[in-house]
Amino acid sequence: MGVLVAVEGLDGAGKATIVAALSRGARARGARVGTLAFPRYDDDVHAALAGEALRGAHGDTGASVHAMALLFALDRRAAREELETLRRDSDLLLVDRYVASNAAYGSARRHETIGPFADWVRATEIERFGLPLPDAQVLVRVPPDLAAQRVRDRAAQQPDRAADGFEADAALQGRCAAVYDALVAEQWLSPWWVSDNRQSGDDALTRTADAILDAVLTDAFAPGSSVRSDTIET
Ligand SMILES: Nc1ncnc2c1ncn2[C@@H]1O[C@H](COP(=O)(O)OP(=O)(O)O)[C@@H](O)[C@H]1O
Ligand SMILES: Cc1cn([C@H]2C[C@H](O)[C@@H](COP(=O)(O)OP(=O)(O)O)O2)c(=O)[nH]c1=O
Repeated sequence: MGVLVAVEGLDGAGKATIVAALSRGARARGARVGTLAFPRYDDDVHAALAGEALRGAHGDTGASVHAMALLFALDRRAAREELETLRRDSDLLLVDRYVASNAAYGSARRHETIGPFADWVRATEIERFGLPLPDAQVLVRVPPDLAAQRVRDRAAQQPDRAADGFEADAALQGRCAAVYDALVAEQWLSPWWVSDNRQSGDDALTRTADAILDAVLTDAFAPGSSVRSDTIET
């Protein structure tokens, strides 16, 4: 049964980039690696609807914090079997965005830190939908203005990645960064590690991935070892 590690952070923080580096690094260490990314826009109707709502479709769906969060949550609910299969067939299952994304973005939209909305996400997704708790969560942390710059650069290179409603909202991204820090401080759902992804370049990326793998695999693979949370120095 593989270790389930969720990778979290702002839009443009570098989650997909770090998941790819983690996957390469873990395979180089001999681990079987599975990956999954939410929202599954191409594979699930709830995710597709959420993506369209982020770009203004479906009336006032996008304006409703709970409606958007339910669509993202139903996408994950529909992926339970896939999550189980991937986990069974791997040593490490990396998930790009998971339940904490709903807690972070929804709370930020409602101008809360950790409070009633995060509790509702936990009650809905973990307790009611039966989604597995992550073994560890990694916050890919960069200042919101750097994440926004990366979103703009990415959109310039890939026209199909033009900023959506959440990405274009700088104030929301700033509040979301604060909620992520609060989720880490509270160790919400599981142990968290924080990974600084301000530096650019392949060497920095490899060091970051190695530091995360050392932290996550060492603790997770050693039964009975004490689980700790740290800021990873890279
Ligand atoms: N450490 C880094 N230095 C420079 N650019 C980066 C770094 N990490 C990611 N990027 C670039 O920033 C953009 C956003 O990264 P991505 O991994 O797609 O973010 P996310 O999945 O968090 O939205 C991409 O164009 C990626 O190549
Ligand atoms: C998965 C997920 C995403 N989101 C938000 C974060 C992003 O701003 C937005 C879209 O997800 P994102 O991962 O950015 O998709 P893409 O980069 O392919 O457009 O949805 C939630 O609010 N809750 C969730 O559960």
